[in-house]
Amino acid sequence: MRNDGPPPGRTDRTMRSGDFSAHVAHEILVRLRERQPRVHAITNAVAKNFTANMLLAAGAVPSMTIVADEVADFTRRADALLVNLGTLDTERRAAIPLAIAAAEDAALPWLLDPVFVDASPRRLAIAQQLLARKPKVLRANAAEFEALARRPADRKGAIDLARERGCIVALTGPTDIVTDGRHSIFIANGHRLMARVTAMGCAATAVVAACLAVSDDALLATASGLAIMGIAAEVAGEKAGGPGTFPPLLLDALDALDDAAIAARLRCEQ
Ligand SMILES: Nc1ncnc2c1ncn2[C@@H]1O[C@H](COP(=O)(O)OP(=O)(O)OP(=O)(O)O)[C@@H](O)[C@H]1O
Ligand SMILES: Cc1ncsc1CCO
Ligand SMILES: [Mg+2]
Repeated sequence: MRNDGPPPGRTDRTMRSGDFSAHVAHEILVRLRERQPRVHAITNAVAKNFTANMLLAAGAVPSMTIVADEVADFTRRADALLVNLGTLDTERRAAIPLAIAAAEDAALPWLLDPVFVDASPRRLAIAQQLLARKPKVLRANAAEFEALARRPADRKGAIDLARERGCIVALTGPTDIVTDGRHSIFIANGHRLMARVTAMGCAATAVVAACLAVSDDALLATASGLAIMGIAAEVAGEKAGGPGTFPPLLLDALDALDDAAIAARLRCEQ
């Protein structure tokens, strides 16, 4: 059961973009645990289970159905929608526009994770159409960013795309760039093992979706989600024997993450 209390997100006006800090990330994590927002995740078959467990470890409540005659209902009762293109089969292709329409109707934030748009012209065309529908956040790795944005995956490219598209751009890698086109935040947290197992980016976008569900400030929410993910990964990486033990340790670390760890470990510039 979800806690009683104020509905998630869209009421808080106390945070301003440009003020990212460990305190902000911790406050959003506390809100996640208190409010337990629902995240409807249309994600790929590879990332599905791990993403659901990462959402639970963050404090959110996942749902993942992709069936055409249910996906709008699931989206309407959620607090944020994730659209991930990783395994873009016919069922997901049908579900995605229905879910986005429901999110628009319900004024929910939705996020686009354009997995492998660099690999297929058809997928790239679909991602371009989805980007034109104005997701609140675009989260991509460098190759996906370059294919979608048709420019180098660097600070200037991310800022220019965010300005042109009116969304938050989160360009991830060893250092994450988060920008709304005016303010930019650079997060250096994370662990090399994140690049040695699949679905870390997919899960990161899902954690950002949960943060967006409890904050009006999409820039700070996105930075918070990526910082929380990166810091939990550092804690997990220090204990992991390799890529096999890393994912469950990351779930444990995210579940146990506290203000002391965030304050001690956050590495960001803005
Ligand atoms: N070498 C690295 N060192 C530290 N953190 C990293 C490294 N590579 C990626 N990360 C972190 O891993 C997360 C996922 O980013 P990445 O860009 O690798 O996603 P991705 O390529 O979309 O992943 P996937 O498609 O497998 O889900 C981000 O939080 C990022 O900061
Ligand atoms: C490996 C893989 N293939 C399609 S989606 C996915 C998960 C990483 O994005
Ligand atoms: Mg990815």
